[in-house]
Amino acid sequence: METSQKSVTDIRFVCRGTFVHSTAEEALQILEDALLGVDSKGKIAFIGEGTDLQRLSESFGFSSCAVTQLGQHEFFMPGMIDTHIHAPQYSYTGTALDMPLLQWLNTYTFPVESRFQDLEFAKKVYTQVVKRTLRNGTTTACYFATIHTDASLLLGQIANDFGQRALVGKVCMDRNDSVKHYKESSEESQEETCRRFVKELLNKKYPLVKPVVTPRFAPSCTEALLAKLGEMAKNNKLHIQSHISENLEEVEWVKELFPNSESYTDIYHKCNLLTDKTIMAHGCHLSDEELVLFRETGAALSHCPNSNISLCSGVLNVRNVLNHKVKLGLGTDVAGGYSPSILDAVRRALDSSKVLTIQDPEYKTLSFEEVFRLATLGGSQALSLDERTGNFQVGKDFDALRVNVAAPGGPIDLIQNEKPQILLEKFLNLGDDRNIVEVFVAGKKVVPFSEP
Ligand SMILES: Nc1nc2[nH]cnc2c(=O)[nH]1
Ligand SMILES: [Zn+2]
Repeated sequence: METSQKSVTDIRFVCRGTFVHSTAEEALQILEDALLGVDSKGKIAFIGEGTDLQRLSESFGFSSCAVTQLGQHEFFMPGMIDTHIHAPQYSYTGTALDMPLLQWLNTYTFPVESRFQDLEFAKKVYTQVVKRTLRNGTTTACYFATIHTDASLLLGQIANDFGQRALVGKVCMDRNDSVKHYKESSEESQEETCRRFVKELLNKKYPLVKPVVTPRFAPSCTEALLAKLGEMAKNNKLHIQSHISENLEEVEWVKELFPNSESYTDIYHKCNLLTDKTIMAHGCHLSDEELVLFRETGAALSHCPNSNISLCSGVLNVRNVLNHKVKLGLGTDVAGGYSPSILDAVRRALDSSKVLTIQDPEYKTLSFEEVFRLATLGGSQALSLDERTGNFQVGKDFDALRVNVAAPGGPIDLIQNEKPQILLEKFLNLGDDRNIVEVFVAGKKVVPFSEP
């Protein structure tokens, strides 16, 4: 049993039943008839065996009648982590998937993002995306907003109001934007607006929302802007996010735009943008040397398989990334990826891995347990938030989903007395938000939504 030293009056609630999570050693650890206590700060105070109820209730000072007992087909799993999602693009998710990346950006993305100067429109879309992702079990989201500072701050406020853990980035870009009006109205430079965004968001002191320095990707930024953003992130120990090596046309373009750099990764590295708080989306076409640079700097990748397939960008060799010991999480990449659910990302990651096995039978297909780890603990490591979230280790925040695999009216039929491992596998492959009956972030129930 694991406990932390807590005073006897500190327990907010206790649950008993099956808990499934990942650790560094085990992609899937199943704790049957376990007892987990959450303290008044929303942290996991203890996790032990159900049969230890008497002793635990005495040492932690809670009443054994106040324990919530999970049903036979229920389990708790860690909240899922979306390491890469574009909040404004939620407005057209599920459409516009008929072009490759660079044409897609110019035709659909930039015109839509330019509308986020309008705060009413931003409020509507950002409320929808936060609610939709929370309902789908995303307890932590790493968001791109748009270049608009006020609307990006609004996204931070909405995530805070609904209780979602979030990294929020005001997008920075100072060249190659095809839509001329996709610019902020003020005279401030992109570096200045980023600095103001970071300062104002930090001033709000939201407990679960942090800013992330967000150069869109190398083709949208001059080297001078990349260098200034890298310096700002370094001086203030900020998170960084961007895109890298998503499609081959983009990689070729980057070579033309940065003729003096050894590789795409080298550009970011030279500008101090590869740190242990960096997450780069995609990386489908990175070389082994570039993966080594990721490993050495502690930078992470976000695997966005729905987007990679939908925009015909490429197939990430996840096994190779893991063999290089590069931190890796899953991302939806809405709206390049059409689904806002990390459950979908789990399925597409498994499918993509099987496609690689079809092409090369020697390729070791990912197991559902490994992908479960990517969706939870892997994501927290990729975002450098693993001291706070990602699994049920004592001392971490209780970010969790209460899953009922047999939820009435839900998509899953159970035939016999399925064991927890099978229940999890069925949920990952067949489940949806109807099975996610409660969502907790930092010990607070955030789904079902409380009435305003
Ligand atoms: N998928 C995706 N790739 C990008 N690269 C630069 N911007 C974007 C974006 O919005 N979506
Ligand atoms: Zn993206």
